[in-house]
Amino acid sequence: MFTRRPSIVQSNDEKEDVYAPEDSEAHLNVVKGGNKEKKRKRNLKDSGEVVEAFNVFKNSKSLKTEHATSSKVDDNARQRNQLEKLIEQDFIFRKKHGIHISGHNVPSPLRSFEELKLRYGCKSYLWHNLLDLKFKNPTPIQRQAIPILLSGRECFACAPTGSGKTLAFLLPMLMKIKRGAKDGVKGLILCPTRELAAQITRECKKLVKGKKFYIKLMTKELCRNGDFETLKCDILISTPLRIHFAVSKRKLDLSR
Ligand SMILES: Nc1ncnc2c1ncn2[C@@H]1O[C@H](COP(=O)(O)OP(=O)(O)OP(=O)(O)O)[C@@H](O)[C@H]1O
Repeated sequence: MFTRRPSIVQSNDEKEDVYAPEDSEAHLNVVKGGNKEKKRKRNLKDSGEVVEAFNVFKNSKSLKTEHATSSKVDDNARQRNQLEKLIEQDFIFRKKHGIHISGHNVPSPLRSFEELKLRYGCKSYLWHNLLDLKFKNPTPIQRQAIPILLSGRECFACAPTGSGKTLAFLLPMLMKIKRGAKDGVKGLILCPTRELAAQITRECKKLVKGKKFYIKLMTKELCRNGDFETLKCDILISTPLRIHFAVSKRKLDLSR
């Protein structure tokens, strides 16, 4: 009986001749030819060359690589789709809240204060203080400025009076600063007027209620006689001239 030679796997009409009857001349030729062919392949194998007939088989390794490549391509396409969807949603959301932005890859605006916890791991005391202040939703300036500042980027923001700008920069500052560490002033807020400095100090103290966060307003007294070496101060709020005075008199070191 004849068995199929490996080369028959190829869809080649010529190879079907192998099924000739056993007693025919053709059969003998085929047998002879088959032996020669076998010998040729053995020689090829010995010489290290690849036997042509076996190239049609795919080994499991190449199949795996192919599968991995195609799934990677799928993943990339899915990620690109998701990103495009997110960019579109952010665009619609900003338009709804009258937020105008410029710059590359601006982080998504906050949909709610809950996102502070979910996206940025906001500390629970800050979260509870926000709830105590009865702030239900972020204002437009807060929605966009907070994620930008939390992502470590610089932000130049502009919004009308009373729109919540103070919280927009205080919250990221409080979330990032490690309170209580004894290495000098960690946050500095410069205000154009003393009244504004006092107002920001009040807002800041409301937010850190119940925590040992040292918030200091640079008063005339503190500026002239304060000993900043021993003073516990996490965030210092001041007008530019008072800061300049304290630094020039070497009372305050802002180099750390
Ligand atoms: N998300 C919020 N929801 C409700 N009230 C808020 C919110 N954020 C801030 N406020 C309150 O709105 C008031 C005005 O906020 P804020 O003083 O921060 O505004 P501002 O834009 O800094 O104003 P100004 O330009 O006068 O400095 C404050 O009493 C503040 O507590």
